[in-house]
Amino acid sequence: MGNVALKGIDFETKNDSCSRSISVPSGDLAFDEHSDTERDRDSDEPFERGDSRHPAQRILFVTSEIADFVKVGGLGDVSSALPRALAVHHDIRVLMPAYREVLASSRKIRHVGHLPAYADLPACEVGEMTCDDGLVIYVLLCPELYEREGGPYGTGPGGYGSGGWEDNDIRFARLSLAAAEIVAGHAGLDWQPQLLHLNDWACGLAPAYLAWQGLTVPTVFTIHNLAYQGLYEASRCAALGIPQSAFHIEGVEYYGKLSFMKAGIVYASHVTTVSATYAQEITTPEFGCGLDGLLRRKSEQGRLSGIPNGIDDSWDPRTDAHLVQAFSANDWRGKRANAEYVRHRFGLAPSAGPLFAMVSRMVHQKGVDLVIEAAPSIVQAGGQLVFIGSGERRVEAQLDRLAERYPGAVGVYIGFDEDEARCIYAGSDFLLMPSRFEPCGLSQMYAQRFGSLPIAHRTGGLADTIEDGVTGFLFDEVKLASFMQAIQQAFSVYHSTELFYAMRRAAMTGRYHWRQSIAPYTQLYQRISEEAGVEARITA
Ligand SMILES: Nc1ncnc2c1ncn2[C@@H]1O[C@H](COP(=O)(O)OP(=O)(O)O[C@H]2O[C@H](CO)[C@@H](O)[C@H](O)[C@H]2O)[C@@H](O)[C@H]1O
Repeated sequence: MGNVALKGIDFETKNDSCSRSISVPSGDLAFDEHSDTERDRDSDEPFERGDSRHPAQRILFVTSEIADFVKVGGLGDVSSALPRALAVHHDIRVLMPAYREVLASSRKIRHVGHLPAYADLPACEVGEMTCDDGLVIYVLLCPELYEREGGPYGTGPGGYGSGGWEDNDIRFARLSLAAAEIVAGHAGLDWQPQLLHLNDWACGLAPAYLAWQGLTVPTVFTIHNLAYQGLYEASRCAALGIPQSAFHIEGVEYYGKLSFMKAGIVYASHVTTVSATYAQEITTPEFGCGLDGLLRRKSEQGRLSGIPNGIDDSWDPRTDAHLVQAFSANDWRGKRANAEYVRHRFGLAPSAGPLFAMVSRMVHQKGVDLVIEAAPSIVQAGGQLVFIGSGERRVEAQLDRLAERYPGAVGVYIGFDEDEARCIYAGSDFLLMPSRFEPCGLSQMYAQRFGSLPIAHRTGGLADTIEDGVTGFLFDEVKLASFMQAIQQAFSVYHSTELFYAMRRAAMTGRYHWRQSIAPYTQLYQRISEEAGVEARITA
C-alpha cells in the first residue's frame, strides 16, 4: 500500500466474523521516516526547566529496581524512564539499594553520606553515582542486606511472591527510612530533596517514618501493583522501629498484620497509580485487595489519581539495535525478518499463519492459564505461539509440556531476556495479555509500537491504552469463551490483509510517551508542596 494517509478512512472488513469497522485514530497517519516520534517531541513537552508557573523541584525518586541495573518487571522500566523524563523540568535523583549488580557495574560510586542504625535496621552508607546522561543515583550501601546472589526481592521465580528473602522487612524498611532521613537532611548529603516520590510497598514505610518524626514533607506514593503488599507479622514492628501506637486500623495494621503498602497509602500526601481505570478499580472490593475502603476514602478526598505510564525512545522499531532488522510501518519485510528469527530461535516451523506471543511474568495475574487453555485451538487454526517469561513453577512446567505437545508450533523460553523480548515484540503478529488485572501494563504498549496487536482483557491500563478493533482487541471476561472470541477476530483480521496492515499502522502510532506524564506529575508535585506549606524553589 506504500505510504498512504489513512485520515478519515474507515476500513470495513469483508469477513463476517469481524465485521466491526475501524476508524483509524489520531488524525494524520501518513508515515514517513520521521513521523510520530518527532511530532510527539514537539507537541508533548509542556514545561521547560525554569518555567516560573511550575517551579522546578528537588525530588528524590525511591525505588527497589531500575532497568539500568536490575529489572524484575515494569517497575524497573518506570524507574529508569520516568525520572529521566521529569529531569527536563526538575532536579530529580534516584535512591535504591546497592545490589550486587549495582556494585558490579563499572560506574564510580562516591561515598557521600552515612545513616546510623535504628531499631534493628543496620547503619549504612550512601553512595552517589552518575549515569552517562547525567542522572544521579544514590545507592544505599549495606552489604549485609543487599549484596547477595539472587533477585532484588528473593531467590524465587521472578523475584516476587514466594521465595522472598527472609529479611525483606528489614531490607526495605532500611530503604524507606533512608529516604525519610535524606529528605529530613540527616544523611550528610550536600543535596536535600523537597519531595519524595515513592514506589510500591518496598518504599511504603517512608512517609510513615516521616509522620512519626513529626515532619511534614510532601510525598507521592505510586502503586504499581496493589497485589504485592509487603505483609509481615505484627511482632516485627519493634524491630523496624514502628511505634506500637501506629499499629491500628487507621495506621499500618492490615487484618492483624503489618502492611508496608497500607503504610504508604495512609501516610503519603497523595497516592497515584499507573492508569485512570486502575485508579478507579482499586476503590472496589474486586480489585482493592482489602484496601478498597481506604482507597475510596483517599479518592473522595482527592488524594488518589491515575497517571498513565509511557514508553521511552528506546522502544522504536526504526532504531532498536536489538532487532534482527529495523523496520517502520509499511516495511513489513523488515518485520518479517524478525518473525523468521523468532521462529528459528524457538524451533518453530516456517509458517504463513499468525505468530502469537506472550512476554510476561508467568503468574496468575497475567492469565497465562487462559493462554494455555486456548493454545490447542490456536494451533489447530494454523497459529503458532511463543512464550518468554518466568514465574510460578507449576505454570512453567505446564508451558514446557505444551511445547512438547506441539513441537514446531509452540516455543517456550523460561527466563528473562530483554533482547529476545524485543525481538518477539517485533516478530510477533499478536501479543496475548489476558491479565486478570493490570495497573497499566507496558508490554501492550511496546507490542503496539512494534506492530504486534495486543489481545487483552478490558481492565486497568489495558482498557486505557488499546483501542478495540483499531490498535488491538479487548475482551470483557477472563473466561476462555470471551478470550477465544477475541482470538477468532484476530485470525479474521490476519486473513484480511489490508485491514490487518491498517491496524498495525494504527497501533504503531500510539502516543504513549513519558513526555505526557511530565505535566500531570509536575502539577501534582506543585499542589502537594503548596499544601504542605513548602516553598518550591525556582531553579532557573
Ligand atoms: N521473560 C522476560 N524477558 C524479558 N522481559 C520481560 C520478560 N517478562 C516480562 N518482561 C518485561 O517486563 C516488563 C513488564 O512490565 P508490565 O508493566 O507489562 O508488567 P509488570 O506486571 O511487571 O509491572 C507492574 O508495574 C508496571 C509499572 O507500573 C505496570 O505497568 C504493570 O501493570 C504492573 O503489573 C516489560 O518491560 C516486559 O517486556
